Amino acid sequence: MDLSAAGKPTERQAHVGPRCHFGLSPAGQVTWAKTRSTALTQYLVECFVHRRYLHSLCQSVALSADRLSSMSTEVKPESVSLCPLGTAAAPEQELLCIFGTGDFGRSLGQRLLQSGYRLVYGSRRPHSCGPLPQGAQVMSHVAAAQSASVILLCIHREHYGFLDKLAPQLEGKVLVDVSNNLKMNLYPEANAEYLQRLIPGAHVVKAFNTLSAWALQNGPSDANRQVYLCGNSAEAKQAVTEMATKLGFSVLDRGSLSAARELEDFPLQLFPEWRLPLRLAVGFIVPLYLYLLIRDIVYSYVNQGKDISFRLMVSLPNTVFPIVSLIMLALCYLPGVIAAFFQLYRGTKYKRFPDWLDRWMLCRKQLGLLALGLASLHVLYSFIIPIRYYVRFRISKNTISQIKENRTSEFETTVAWWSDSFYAMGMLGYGLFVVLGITSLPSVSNALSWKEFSFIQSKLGYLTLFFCTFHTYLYGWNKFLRPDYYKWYTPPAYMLSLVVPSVVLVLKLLLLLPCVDRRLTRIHEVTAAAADADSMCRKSSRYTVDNKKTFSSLSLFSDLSGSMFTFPLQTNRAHVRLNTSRDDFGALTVCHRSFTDLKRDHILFSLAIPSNANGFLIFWDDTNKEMEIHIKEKKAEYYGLDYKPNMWHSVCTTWNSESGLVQLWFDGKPSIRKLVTVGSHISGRMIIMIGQEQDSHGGGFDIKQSFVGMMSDVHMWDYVLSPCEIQRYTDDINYTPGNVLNWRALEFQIFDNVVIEDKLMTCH
Ligand SMILES: NC(=O)C1=CN([C@@H]2O[C@H](COP(=O)(O)OP(=O)(O)OC[C@H]3O[C@@H](n4cnc5c(N)ncnc54)[C@H](OP(=O)(O)O)[C@@H]3O)[C@@H](O)[C@H]2O)C=CC1
Ligand SMILES: [Cu+2]
Repeated sequence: MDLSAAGKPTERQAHVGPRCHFGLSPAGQVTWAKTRSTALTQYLVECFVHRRYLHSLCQSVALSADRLSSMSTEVKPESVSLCPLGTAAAPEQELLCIFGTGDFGRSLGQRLLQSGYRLVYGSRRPHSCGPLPQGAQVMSHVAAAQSASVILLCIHREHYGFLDKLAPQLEGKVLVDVSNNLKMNLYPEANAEYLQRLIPGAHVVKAFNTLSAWALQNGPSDANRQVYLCGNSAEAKQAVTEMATKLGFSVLDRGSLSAARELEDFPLQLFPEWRLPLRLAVGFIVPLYLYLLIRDIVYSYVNQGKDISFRLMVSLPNTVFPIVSLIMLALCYLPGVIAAFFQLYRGTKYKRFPDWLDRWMLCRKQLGLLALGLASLHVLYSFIIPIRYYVRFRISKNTISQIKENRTSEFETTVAWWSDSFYAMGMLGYGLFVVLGITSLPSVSNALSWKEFSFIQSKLGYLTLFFCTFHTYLYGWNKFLRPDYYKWYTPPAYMLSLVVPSVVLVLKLLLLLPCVDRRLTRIHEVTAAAADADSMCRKSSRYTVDNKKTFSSLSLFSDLSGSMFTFPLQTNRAHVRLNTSRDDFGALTVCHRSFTDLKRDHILFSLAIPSNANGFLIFWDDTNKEMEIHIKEKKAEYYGLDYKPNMWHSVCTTWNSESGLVQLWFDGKPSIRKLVTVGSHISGRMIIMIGQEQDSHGGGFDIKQSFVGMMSDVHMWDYVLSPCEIQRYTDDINYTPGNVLNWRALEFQIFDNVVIEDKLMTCH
């Protein structure tokens, strides 16, 4: 890929090939540099010593390829402008181009200038466009496109049409698409994909669209600091990542351009996870309020002729809020209990729950936080009770009448007990509720181990529910059986609120019965689960469990950096399922590291689709000493690999349906490219696993093809990784993690005897 400035295509092209070679075998380059610049030499030597700089070197060379090309003839200290060492000469600012001088273009331009970039605008009216940030130049689109290698398109998608005329100038450039639409699904394809189709020769990156012009103007401290990006070219994404980082944003790579639609939908969504809980809250509050209105206010008016409508303001809300809060808190725990009964009934934890239960589980956090909000309102409303006019009036009236009638009332210990217990339960319940709310915030929950998190959310959660329910029972303690409380034969509202929490608590008690609990524990304890939970908890700082997913499909979601799966036994059961929601691939790269001493055929990676068990397979054929890559019906065989036992091997396999070519990178060394399946995608529901080879979709295991040994760093991308990226993966230095399977955020299920362990096997 060529990221250099336009104008010298042939010279630039000459640098495309050696660019990475330049980074990865620095010795020769050091001599080259010595003759030219001491600063550069020092940089290269440093880079060689600290191999982690190789990546940045690669990038800096990529970005200043144009400048480097001229360096081969003369010394230009500024060509090391991106060098991380302070010893380099004053950096030359990089030139960027923005198309469109509208709101977003101007705001983004301002930030880029503030961050030290040089800027040129491309406009339809270069001489008459509005005020632009100071220091920026403005030119015609053609001239501006020629001057920079990264072009940010700050124009609406509807106007992209004119770009096809600029195709020659945009060839090989990075085009950053920032556009959003007014509505979801307005166009059949995402804006960024449309742009890529218009200019196939450019490298389109979708980025910045989730920021607003306003946020950009207000600086990073006020802005939403996250920039999401996606694109098909790793180098182009790297260039945009560096730019966004320089602007003060943190960057999240969402994968290939096919994720653009998702990014474009982001700004159009209004609190998607909150929708159901909010609807529920409103759905409870409104009818309950009406119910109370009729039972209290209308009833008094009709039966006793009293106007107590003032109660609409404080008394009624202060009854509705705690009731709805308690019901919603109980609804957070009900799905967990239902799920446990499902598992008891089915006798396994590996079957999926019905969709409605999954959806319900996924919004528990929002349900809980809304319930906490309503409980907090109840606390606030209760604080003002003593200062209410109505209450003060009642107290003084009572006192005066006692004086007048010369009456005294006796102190009743039972009433004192009741009232203190009632308040104590309420306060304890609320206190724990706040703890639950705080620990559900990502920043807090990330700092907790899985055990701590589940202790708080489960054990303390049930305790909270118990306190709050008991608080409500105490509220009604002597009113349950008094007929005058059943106005118009309707039960008081607080009684309605007790139904769901009581059911949840009773069901939970049933689950705690020793015989039921034992059975449930057995279901949960399927072999390795205990071992892996334990080993992962020891690395608690890194181990986070997405509790939604764990509780629903009971798959784990974890950062496995520094860990490996150990397959300790030869069986036809042990395997790890790697989950992805993707169901269509036109290209892919799979990288993994394995360690084994098997002297027979064995599987390394198995992806099956319903129509083909060998959808994508990496298999060692020991008889012929060859690595086989199967893609649907076809296979490619690779001979002459140095596949030694008892050592780690890094294997990357790339395939692209357009060319149909497959390539194997064994320990960083490329194979020849071989033709397999052309034109047809791998599509359908994917079942991906390591440890066993699938002869049918999700099954058909053969013990003689199973894997015994260790497996680590499994990543999968939906595009062909560049040689540079593969080299970085092999060296384990700063590579882009997989966007389909990511070892650092892997969703997986362990079956049978597989253990998660620390990868470190030698002592340093
Ligand atoms: N505003 C915001 O907060 C955000 C905007 N975006 C995206 O940024 C892009 C720009 O938005 P914004 O700046 O608000 O829009 P504006 O309408 O303010 O500006 C759009 C610019 O596009 C250029 N333009 C207009 N018509 C044409 C045409 N027919 N052919 C070529 N160029 C044209 C014009 O620049 P000139 O006259 O110089 O040619 C114009 O200033 C949009 O895609 C939007 O979705 C994304 C996130 C937030
Ligand atoms: Cu209360």
